[in-house]
Amino acid sequence: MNFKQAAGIQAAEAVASGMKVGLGTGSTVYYTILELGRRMKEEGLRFTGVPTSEATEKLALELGIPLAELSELEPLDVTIDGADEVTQGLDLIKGGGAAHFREKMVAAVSKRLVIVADESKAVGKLGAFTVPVEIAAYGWRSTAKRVEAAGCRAVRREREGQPIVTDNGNYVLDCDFGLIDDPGALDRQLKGLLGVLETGLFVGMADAAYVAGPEGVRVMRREAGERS
Ligand SMILES: O=C(CO)[C@H](O)[C@H](O)COP(=O)(O)O
Repeated sequence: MNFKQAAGIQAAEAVASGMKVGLGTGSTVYYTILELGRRMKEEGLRFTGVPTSEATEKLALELGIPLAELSELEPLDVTIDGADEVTQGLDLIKGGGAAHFREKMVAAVSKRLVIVADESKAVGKLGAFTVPVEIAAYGWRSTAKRVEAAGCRAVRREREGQPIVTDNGNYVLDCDFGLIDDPGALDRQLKGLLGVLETGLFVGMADAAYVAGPEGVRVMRREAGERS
């Protein structure tokens, strides 16, 4: 079993029958979703999911997981999702899969956000991974200039010379700010810029992280009352 699989499977313990569950996106939470599908079939687990991307929606439907729109189910009991970086204080960079806009919307209406990751994602300070920023396609070069003026080099995410288009029809800038001293302040600053729709900085949102490495799965938890 690889580390992503170990973290993903163990974190499925956060889901109990009757829950409303946000289903994240990526190659780690993929294993959580498979495990939830297995428990549905073999153990009679019953829950309803809210997917954070079209890819996750497709996987959940293949597994027979009942799904609903976010607005029909909120507040959700728990969301389980991956991350590109996670600090000891459970601040995150997300959006390596360009799904961070929906992921943040789903996490924001969840009573708990549980992160799954392998040890390579655990960092002392955010910022070695570039910050994904979802921006409107219209006038994207102007928006990129405003974002760069905030202190980074911003590169539009592309594949084979074509822009990556998010599930929401927008572009993503990958922004290199170097190591980030105050991710909350940076998130607020970026969100104030015309054309910026959402950032991959998740500050004060996560409640627990299942981080897997050679020693097994370590569960990091936010202290009670710490969530902002
Ligand atoms: O934020 C995300 C998608 O937008 C992912 O959760 C993040 O990129 C981690 O993915 P993986 O588990 O594949 O490493």
